[in-house]
Amino acid sequence: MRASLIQIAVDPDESVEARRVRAASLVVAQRVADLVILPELWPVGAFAYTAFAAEAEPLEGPTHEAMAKAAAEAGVWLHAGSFVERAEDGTLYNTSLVFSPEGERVAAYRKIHRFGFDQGEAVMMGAGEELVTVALPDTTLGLATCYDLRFPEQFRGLVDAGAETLVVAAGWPERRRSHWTLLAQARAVENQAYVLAVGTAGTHGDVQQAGHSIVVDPWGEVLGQAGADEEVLTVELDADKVRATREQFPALKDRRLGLTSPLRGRPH
Ligand SMILES: NC(=O)CCC(=O)C(=O)O
Repeated sequence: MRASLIQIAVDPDESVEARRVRAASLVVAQRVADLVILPELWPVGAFAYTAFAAEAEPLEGPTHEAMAKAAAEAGVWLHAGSFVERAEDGTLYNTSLVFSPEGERVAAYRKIHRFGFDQGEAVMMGAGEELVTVALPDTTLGLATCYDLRFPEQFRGLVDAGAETLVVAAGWPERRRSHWTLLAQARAVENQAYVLAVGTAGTHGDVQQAGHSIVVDPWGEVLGQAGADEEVLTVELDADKVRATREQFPALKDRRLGLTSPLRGRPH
């Protein structure tokens, strides 16, 4: 299975509409891939908080339309990254979309862990409540978005739901690039799964982006890593490698679930 990660540059001097057209043509150019992935909030920029409300779209808005068309034109499975969704009740979400090679939407994932602590996304957006997996012909994807990468329990939940390929759409800052690489490898090793993590290039909301999209195999080996600028990273994945790794080194079977805390029940 060939996967292409589109590390698109997100800069404020390009309009959202112009970037949408450009993203669609980058997807269409990946006809030789089976799976194409875009990063987090590429229409507006993950750190462009002040533009979130103005650029919010309904689920089936312009980004949905452009990406459905691009997936069908390229004939690829498309993880279209995320966009700012305005739900019917007015709540904003950081929502990722996945399309089939026929251009049908097969999944929508609302980011579970919102970034920003007491500002930005954390206060402006609602939190997703559902783990999302997507069964492809060769593998099952588990979906995550950026800050989710720091929460191993989400990934373990995805693996328990059948995920073999963990996709992380991100807008990760250069300042914490070392965490990005380390966490992507950790999620791959502990879950014995592929990790396909795609970030943005450029600078938005005054935050320089790390780029350095990365693909890690189920043994923790880095199969490819992009540089800092706009780039398409293409890698070959072998879906059998996940099953083989889990059989040959069956650490996932040694989990000890349901242990009680030694402090539980003690008077305090
Ligand atoms: N958009 C994000 O979720 C950023 C996450 C981040 O910067 C970090 O976890 O560090």
